[in-house]
Amino acid sequence: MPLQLRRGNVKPPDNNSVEKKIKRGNAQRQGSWFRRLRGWLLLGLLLGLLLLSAGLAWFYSNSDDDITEVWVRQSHLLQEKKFFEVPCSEDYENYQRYPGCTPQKCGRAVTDTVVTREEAERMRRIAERGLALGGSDGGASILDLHSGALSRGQHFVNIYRYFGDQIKDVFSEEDFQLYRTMRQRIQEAVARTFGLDVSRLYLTKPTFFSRMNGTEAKTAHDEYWHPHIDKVTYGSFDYTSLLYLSDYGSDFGGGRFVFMDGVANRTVEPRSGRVSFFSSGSENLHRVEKVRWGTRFAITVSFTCDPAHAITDPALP
Ligand SMILES: O=C(O)CCC(=O)C(=O)O
Ligand SMILES: [Fe+2]
Repeated sequence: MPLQLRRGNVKPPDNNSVEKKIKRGNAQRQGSWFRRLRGWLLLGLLLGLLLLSAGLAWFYSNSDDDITEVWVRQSHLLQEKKFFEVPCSEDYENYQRYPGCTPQKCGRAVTDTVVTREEAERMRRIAERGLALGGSDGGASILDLHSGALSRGQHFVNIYRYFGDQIKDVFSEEDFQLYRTMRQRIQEAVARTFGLDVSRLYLTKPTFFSRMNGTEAKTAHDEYWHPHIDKVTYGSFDYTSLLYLSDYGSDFGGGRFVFMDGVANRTVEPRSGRVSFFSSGSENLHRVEKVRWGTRFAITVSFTCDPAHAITDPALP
């Protein structure tokens, strides 16, 4: 009886081998689960890395390649001056000291209460009228009401010589009066903030309107975005002030002012009527971001402690 014979040949399964089979089955199942889980994990990891690198690429392409903290936003109208003190650099030791003026307290301040938006608008119209007489072929044009220097093409002309008496059709006595009023108020704010004797602080050159846009630079004068120290660039400056005449985000994009503090940069977003001022030494290394779109207007009004570098207020010839 083959069947019986066969049956006789087959060993009845003992409990141990069943257990072993179950265990082996379980182990195989667990193994395939583990492999599948590992596959999913690897896929997730790859996707995560892909997303992370895409995010980082986006961040860096939009963040002007540095870690930047917005110190003062355009949308935030400051009710009170913001001041950030930084230790003075040694730069001032290479110059004669003028008591009551030479920086002993250094730092930067931003205020929205020294100049009104209406006054800033009037200042911008002066800049627009003057700069319409010339303008750089590249992205940065200046008009210096004191010296008369105006960007034109790839050079500068002197508006007072170039246009002679006709310049009185462009600028009025009120325009110069407004400049003087703005300069006086800013000078008082600088003196108050840094604890100076206002009469020992003098306007210095250059003092100029700037107009920046996204046009490609044609000469070195158009390259306004390089990090720099005003005391090195302009020599006579001890305190720099900037009065902004247009709004970041609505008149132009890019073009924010950046204090470069090493670990983190601190940014000022221009706002029409906003005054930013700071001691001019290397404690305030800074740069302006490239303007991406629109037009940015500002005026630089700076002060020296050295009477030999003092200039008078701009005036019609
Ligand atoms: O326009 C600005 O915000 C700053 C310009 C500047 O740094 C300069 O003219 O030295
Ligand atoms: Fe500067």
